[in-house]
Amino acid sequence: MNILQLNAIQEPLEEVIGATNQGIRWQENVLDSDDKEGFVKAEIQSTKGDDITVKCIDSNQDRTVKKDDLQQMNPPKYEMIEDMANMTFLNEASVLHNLRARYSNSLIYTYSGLFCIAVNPYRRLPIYTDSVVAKFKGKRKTEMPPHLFSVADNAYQSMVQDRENQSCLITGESGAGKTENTKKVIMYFAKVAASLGKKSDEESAAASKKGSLEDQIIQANPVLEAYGNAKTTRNNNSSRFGKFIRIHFGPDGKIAGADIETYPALYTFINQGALTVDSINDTEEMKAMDEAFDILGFSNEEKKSCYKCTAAILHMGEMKFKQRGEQAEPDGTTEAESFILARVNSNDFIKSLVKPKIKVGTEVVAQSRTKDQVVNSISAMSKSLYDRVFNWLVKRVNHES
Ligand SMILES: Nc1ncnc2c1ncn2[C@@H]1O[C@H](COP(=O)(O)OP(=O)(O)OP(=O)(O)O)[C@@H](O)[C@H]1O
Repeated sequence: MNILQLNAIQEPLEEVIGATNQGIRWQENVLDSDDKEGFVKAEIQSTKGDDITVKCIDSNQDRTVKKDDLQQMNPPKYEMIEDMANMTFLNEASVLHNLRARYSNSLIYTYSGLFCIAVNPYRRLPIYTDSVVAKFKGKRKTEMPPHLFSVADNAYQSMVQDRENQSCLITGESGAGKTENTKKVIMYFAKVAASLGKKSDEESAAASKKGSLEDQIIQANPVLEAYGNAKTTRNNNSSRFGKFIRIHFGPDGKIAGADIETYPALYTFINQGALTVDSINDTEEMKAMDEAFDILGFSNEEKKSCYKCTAAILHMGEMKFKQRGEQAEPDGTTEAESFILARVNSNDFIKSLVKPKIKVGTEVVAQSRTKDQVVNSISAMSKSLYDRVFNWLVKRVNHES
């Protein structure tokens, strides 16, 4: 079973609604465009060539609009329809109206044929609990209201029955909820297809802090998010990498393992971004990540090395240099910790940055570097180190699960 989370760049929903404010309405009981509402209902009064006069139902105002600015409205029985592929008139206004009407009633999932559309609720809804999981288990799509669990369960049932690999593609704009929904799909499989677990595995897991296979699959997320996510203007916890998660099942339909492939992480020094984020408690997050490391079976030595590399990178971001003539020099505020943490001699490291030795023919000469060149070197080195830490984490997480 494959879960591919793509970080697609699309227009956010508000912008789509905004763009339609130019005047898209429905015919007959039409929705008229409106600055606040995007679409409002309007009734056709008269037609003159391409010009149509409509009465907006809520405001009781008449407006004359172009025929092309109107979109046909569905009969009332289609209000809050669960599968939009069944609409008589499948147009943009109807789709947005339906999604909004459902969203106002806390119904965040809606089908459109084979697709399941999720609108981010930005609050915790009680729709992912164990009892909800139990309700969806083994049920046909048409028996239950739209839900991600239904899509996951259908994929699972098809895999068990047809013995064929199945894939779920989770895509959307930044902040749409891809990461959250990916986690829910994994959680669903972890619950409905938990491995039976060999006794010896359970015993050895109990002896260390290492968790069960399902826990490890779930706990891979806090670790990868800690290193692969960052705050952006759109999302406080934005994944800076795409992921391809493969969950392996045994012949009995139970989870047998998982692995993850990631696409390049984007990275900027933390000191160039926001250091505190309202919705994030760093101490709690650090604790959760440390526990996840334990569940994944990382040794104390491995954890320590990982933290040391991270701290060294953070300190590198604090290093400052000044320019004297053509030559860069440390400006006295250079953080010694980065070298200590990375177990590198401080003087050698600074020298290799400001006056690196290069081979010219058979001779080795020291080359002067400007401040900008040194800053670029540090940036490149930190990115490369961070990338290696992240790739090591992914490899290590895969090794465990
Ligand atoms: N189903 C949901 N229930 C509750 N909150 C949600 C849900 N989906 C998303 N959110 C909230 O929205 C935030 C952004 O969602 P998420 O990180 O999943 O977006 P994303 O599509 O993965 O974004 P990016 O591409 O930037 O990584 C989450 O941190 C969470 O607060």
